[in-house]
Amino acid sequence: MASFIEKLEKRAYNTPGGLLCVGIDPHIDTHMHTRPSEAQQDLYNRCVQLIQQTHTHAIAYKPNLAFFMASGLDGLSVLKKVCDYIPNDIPTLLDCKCGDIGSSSEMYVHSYYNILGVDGVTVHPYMGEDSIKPFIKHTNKGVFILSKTSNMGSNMSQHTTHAHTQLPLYLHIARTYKNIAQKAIEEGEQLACIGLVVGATAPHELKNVRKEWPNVWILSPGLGAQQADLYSTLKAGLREDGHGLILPISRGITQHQDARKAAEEWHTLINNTKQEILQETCAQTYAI
Ligand SMILES: O=c1ccn([C@@H]2O[C@H](COP(=O)(O)O)[C@@H](O)[C@H]2O)c(=O)[nH]1
Repeated sequence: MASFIEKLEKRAYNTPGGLLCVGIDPHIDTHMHTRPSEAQQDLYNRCVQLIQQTHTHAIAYKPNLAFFMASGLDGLSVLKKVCDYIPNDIPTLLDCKCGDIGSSSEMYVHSYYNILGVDGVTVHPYMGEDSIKPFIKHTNKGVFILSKTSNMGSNMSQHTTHAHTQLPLYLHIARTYKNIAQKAIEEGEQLACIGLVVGATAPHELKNVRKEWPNVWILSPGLGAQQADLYSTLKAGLREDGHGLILPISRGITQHQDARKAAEEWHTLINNTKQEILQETCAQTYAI
């Protein structure tokens, strides 16, 4: 079976534009009292419809665990069915932001990798390397570590200066995991594809992270409902080869009247903006 990175690269390189990730965040009315079986079917139908309407343009799907847990045990069973429904050649990245002491992380690994069968996860770095090791030792998976999140409050913790490196924490995290990935390559050790989460709402930090780790895959949420600027995101985060970014959009697609049209519009906008930036870069190179 293809690994996370094999699936991602194939999708990203073969889809024109190749950056759009569709977020599967089914907003439910938690006060609505429908019969559980109906609610479960409704949740499933909504997700399936979204996948049917967007799969041509998606390089990955990103379901967020919270939106399924909000429907209790039924929601978790829908999540499993939705993960199974996602076409096998499109990687599924579960947004669960987990990480715990090693033995507990192993249980998350089992739940997400073996039971749900997702290709990748998001993890938080605050409990240190040993909390992330259980996730990254699975070589066929993708593990996206929170570096700089898209919310306003991220400034409070993620910009504090690290005592040893004197770097802002988000950059210290990027450097730490770059070193881990590079050391593994040098020592011939196989690891998962390690990526970073850097919000599209933070182009300055995105640029710094890209400079720090030129070839890393970055998951960059914030376009659409969070109003990040697409041009600044691409300018700051694209790799030299025009790839390396995964742009998840949830509400910007699902809250549109027509999800198919919204995905198409985002896809075109992303593709056009990317071409514009690549041409600018090319012109600058030849002008030197
Ligand atoms: O820094 C982060 C990390 C994760 N997210 C998640 O991405 C989606 C964004 O949803 P939109 O509707 O496109 O705003 C959602 O699941 C967040 O929990 C993030 O926004 N920022």
